[in-house]
Amino acid sequence: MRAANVSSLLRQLRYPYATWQCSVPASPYAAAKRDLTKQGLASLPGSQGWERRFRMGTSSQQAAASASAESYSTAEMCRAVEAELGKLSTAPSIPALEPVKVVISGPSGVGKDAVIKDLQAKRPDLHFVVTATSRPKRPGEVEGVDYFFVSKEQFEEWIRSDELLEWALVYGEYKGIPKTQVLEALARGTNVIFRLDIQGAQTVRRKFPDAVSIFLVAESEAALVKRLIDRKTEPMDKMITRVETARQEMQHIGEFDYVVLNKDGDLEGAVQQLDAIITAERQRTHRIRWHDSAPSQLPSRVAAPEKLPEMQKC
Ligand SMILES: Nc1ncnc2c1ncn2[C@@H]1O[C@H](COP(=O)(O)OP(=O)(O)OP(=O)(O)O)[C@@H](O)[C@H]1O
Repeated sequence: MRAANVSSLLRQLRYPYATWQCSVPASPYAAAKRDLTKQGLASLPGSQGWERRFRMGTSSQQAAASASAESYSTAEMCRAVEAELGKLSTAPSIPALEPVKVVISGPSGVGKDAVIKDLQAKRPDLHFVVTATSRPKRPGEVEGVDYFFVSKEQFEEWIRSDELLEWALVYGEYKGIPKTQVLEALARGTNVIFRLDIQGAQTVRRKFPDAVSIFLVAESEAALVKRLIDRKTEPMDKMITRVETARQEMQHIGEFDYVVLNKDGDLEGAVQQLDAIITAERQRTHRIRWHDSAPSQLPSRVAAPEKLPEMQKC
């Protein structure tokens, strides 16, 4: 009986869903009082307080909300809303999100490996796509973690059997991405991060047009060269080639979605920027997998996609 009265009263006062959050539209005192009296609710606990507060100058919105909160439980209020609007859906507002594909590129020595290593420690939700390379292992590098170190013959066999998402011959050594790990990670719904040179980034963006591409830079060419020298991994002739290539690569910044500065001594700052970009990109509405919901559960303001997005085959 009481629930029916509550429902009826709330309907007359046109309370929206979040009445207890004080978002009730203004309602003139006289009309509200008349409604209460008509419903025989003027003497219900709470309605007196509501009236007193109204007279003391509290806005009708606050007073009505306060009266509701004092008199009726959340469950009762929900039932009132359902009586007006039909059953409230408990389906998740965001059914699932498409994984993000992040491409990190930038000149040799800028710090791609360094930022990705720290980013991985910060974000276990990222699958770092391990590149295969025919170059020799550097001190401290771990097979299957930093790279897959394979012979030139093995690499050429992969190229022949089309097992690579992209590959290139860089500074006389093969570099490329075995397809399987990427497709498996995406199928699991895991975000993936690629570390690629300009050419590789172009290929991956062509294959995954929704990939988010980030170009990493040092504060200057001089800072970049100093980093390369301090790394002590390249003889002088190879280093000069890398710096020449870096000059050409800098011409491609405009092809990328974001540019991040990896400032000397502030690796953490660059990692934080990357983290923020990935977090924001993950929440883009076009990543919502509406096809995981029944059409009746779609929010009314969002039209169901005419064609469901499909994972692009490589
Ligand atoms: N913010 C930074 N400040 C100082 N040194 C840095 C910074 N970021 C990276 N480094 C150092 O610079 C050197 C180059 O970094 P890293 O090897 O990660 O570059 P890379 O872009 O992966 O290079 P490559 O493409 O040649 O593999 C490393 O010795 C690394 O420790």
